[in-house]
Amino acid sequence: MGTNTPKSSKRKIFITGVNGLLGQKLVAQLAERGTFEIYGCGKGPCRIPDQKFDYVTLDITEKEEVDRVISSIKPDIILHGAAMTNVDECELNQEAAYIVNVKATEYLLKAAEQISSHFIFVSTDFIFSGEKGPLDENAIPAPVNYYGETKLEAERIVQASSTKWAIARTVLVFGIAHDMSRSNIILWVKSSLEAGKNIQVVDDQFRTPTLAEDLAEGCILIAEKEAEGIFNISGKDFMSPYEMAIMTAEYFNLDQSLIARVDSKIFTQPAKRPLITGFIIDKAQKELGYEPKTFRTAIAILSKQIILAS
Ligand SMILES: NC(=O)C1=CN([C@@H]2O[C@H](COP(=O)(O)OP(=O)(O)OC[C@H]3O[C@@H](n4cnc5c(N)ncnc54)[C@H](OP(=O)(O)O)[C@@H]3O)[C@@H](O)[C@H]2O)C=CC1
Ligand SMILES: Cc1cn([C@H]2C[C@H](O)[C@@H](COP(=O)(O)OP(=O)(O)O[C@H]3O[C@@H](C)C(=O)[C@@H](O)[C@H]3O)O2)c(=O)[nH]c1=O
Repeated sequence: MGTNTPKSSKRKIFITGVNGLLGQKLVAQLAERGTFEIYGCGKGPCRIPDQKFDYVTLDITEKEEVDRVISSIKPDIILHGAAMTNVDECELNQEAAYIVNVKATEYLLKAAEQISSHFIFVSTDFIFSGEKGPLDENAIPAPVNYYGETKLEAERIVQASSTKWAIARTVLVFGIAHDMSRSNIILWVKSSLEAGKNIQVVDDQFRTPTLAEDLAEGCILIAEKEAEGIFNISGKDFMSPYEMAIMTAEYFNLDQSLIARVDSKIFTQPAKRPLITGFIIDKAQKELGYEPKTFRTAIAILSKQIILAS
């Protein structure tokens, strides 16, 4: 077990999915700030070295286990980032996607209602159709893949809840963490070009790519300010994956001629992706004081972390 000692009168925060990209940033940044007593859970053993929080092995799809853990810890805040996040896997295994992304959210929320916790749910731009963007918090959702459908249904359950709730929506998160279960676009472009591989990158999708540390910061601001409602927490640069790939190649001085500019219609991924998303973050900037890095600064931060990790 990690240490929160000495036990204090600090409010308790319970993070789900701590072994994931966002989860690892959350527990690291929370430990740095010292605002809360930190508890975190994951399906299997903790995969984070120098753990500075209390870790609980918890499969959030087990309702009785969720009730037991939450009623014993009694967190003031539950920050729920755990999910099945492989979009194609969600399309192909919809039952698993529903159980993890919808039912587990319901179990955590019911447990939160029993102790009046503040419930903060991490959601996605993939609840939108991709017809236009960037979008503010009032945009009408219309998902085009099953992952998006599960996250939207989970949002609806949260919004109908009797306990205090907030939803942090984000877009195309990138960063580096220990033992990652999936890669992300910057690392994939960098490693492909370093290996001299030709890659095809779409220029007709648009996103506001988000550094994982910025997403964590936005979620922590919501927790610290006990904010309620929906907040767009993403990067501020509206760009295509092709532009992201070119900027990555320029920054790391890699061969841009290996990047083929393609239309997303040529892709045959199992799950459709919304074409144009990206978020307007004015509300989070104004109400939370949220201020993300530019994409270029984020790459520079990532570059330093890669060097430190090597
Ligand atoms: N990555 C992105 O581009 C975006 C992500 N989001 C949302 O942000 C959140 C965090 O995403 P990200 O950090 O990338 O996700 P990751 O896939 O990196 O982490 C998800 C975590 O959830 C855990 N988890 C999955 N199923 C269970 C379960 N049954 N019980 C306990 N834990 C479980 C996983 O555990 P394990 O590690 O053991 O598999 C993993 O640690 C998600 O809610 C996602 O929908 C939104 C928009 C963009
Ligand atoms: C694999 C690949 C991706 N891309 C582009 C398409 C896409 O915009 C971007 C990322 O593609 P991926 O399929 O890897 O990632 P994808 O599954 O689209 O990422 C999604 O993850 C879930 C969790 C979310 O919530 C979404 O916000 C989004 O970030 O890179 C290419 O251009 N060429 C490629 O060969």
